Amino acid sequence: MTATLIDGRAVAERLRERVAARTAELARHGVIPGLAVVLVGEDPASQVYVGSKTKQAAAAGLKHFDHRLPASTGTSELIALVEQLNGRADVHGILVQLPLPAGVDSAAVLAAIDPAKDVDGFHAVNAGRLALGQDATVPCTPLGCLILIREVTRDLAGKRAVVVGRSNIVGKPMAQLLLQNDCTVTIAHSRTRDLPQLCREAEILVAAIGRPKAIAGDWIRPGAIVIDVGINRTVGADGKSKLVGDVDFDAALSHAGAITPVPGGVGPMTIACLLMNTVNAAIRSRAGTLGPLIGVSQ
Ligand SMILES: Nc1nc(=O)c2c([nH]1)NC[C@@H]1CN(c3ccc(C(=O)N[C@@H](CCC(=O)O)C(=O)O)cc3)C=[N+]21
Repeated sequence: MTATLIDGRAVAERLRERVAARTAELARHGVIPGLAVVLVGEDPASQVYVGSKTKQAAAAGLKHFDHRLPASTGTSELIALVEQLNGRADVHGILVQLPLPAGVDSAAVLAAIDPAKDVDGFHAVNAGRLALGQDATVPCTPLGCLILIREVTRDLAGKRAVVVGRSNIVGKPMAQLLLQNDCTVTIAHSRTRDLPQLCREAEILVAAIGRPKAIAGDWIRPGAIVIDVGINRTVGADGKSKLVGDVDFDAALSHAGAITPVPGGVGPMTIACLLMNTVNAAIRSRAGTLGPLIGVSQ
């Protein structure tokens, strides 16, 4: 048996088309969703991601505002920029690219973002609303993972899900989303005892560890849906730089029912969900006058 590939690029493209269509409708009401992206320092991977975000935002008809600042920028300067962006009517979403340089108080910068403009869903207000089952902006990566899972099955109720990784940006919100969809959810992490055996129970396995090929093929329950959030840059046998996930993909193919590749899986969904969150923030900013939000289930 060989697993079905879940094509994140294709699913992301369809989501971006819905984002573009909704953006065109908003434009007819005089509202152009605007995304401000703040990038501090010269980290090459961050520059690539931010480049993709602004390019795709423009392609979908959104406005984007780039703020590229030197690595020496301090916490108070960043908070002042965030506050200025909070006050701008043409900015509906603010994204501060992580990680910030070592000396910066990242938590303080993220806390300064107006929760209504927090399109990453990292603010305590959004994390709290998600945990309470209230209307919240959901972090882009777990939201993208949920959409990919729903591409495989809409029948999530009662399924055993294991999320490996307990970060605030992926693991915890992913577990909340699966719980909201009636899965039986376990969050595993570096201190979990007998992780291989726990993973073997998972009908849905989400790997968000950040370690290349940490999940072996025989940890995967036959037929499981495997979502690989890891994006690890390694050097291949040919000496070239290569992206690999947290799952040993080749080994997993003969166990999983469906699996996301890296690249071309979760990564593109993260950016598409960022655009969706920005358009939804613009719709919410004119409470009730611009019609429905973009949902995950269309
Ligand atoms: N405030 C904040 N929000 C984020 O959402 C955020 C962040 N900071 N910091 C960094 C991580 C990482 N991230 C990715 C987005 C797209 C791809 C992506 O499109 N990946 C492509 C490949 C890209 C490549 O070739 O390098 C793929 O997987 O197919 C990957 C990673 C967003 N992040």
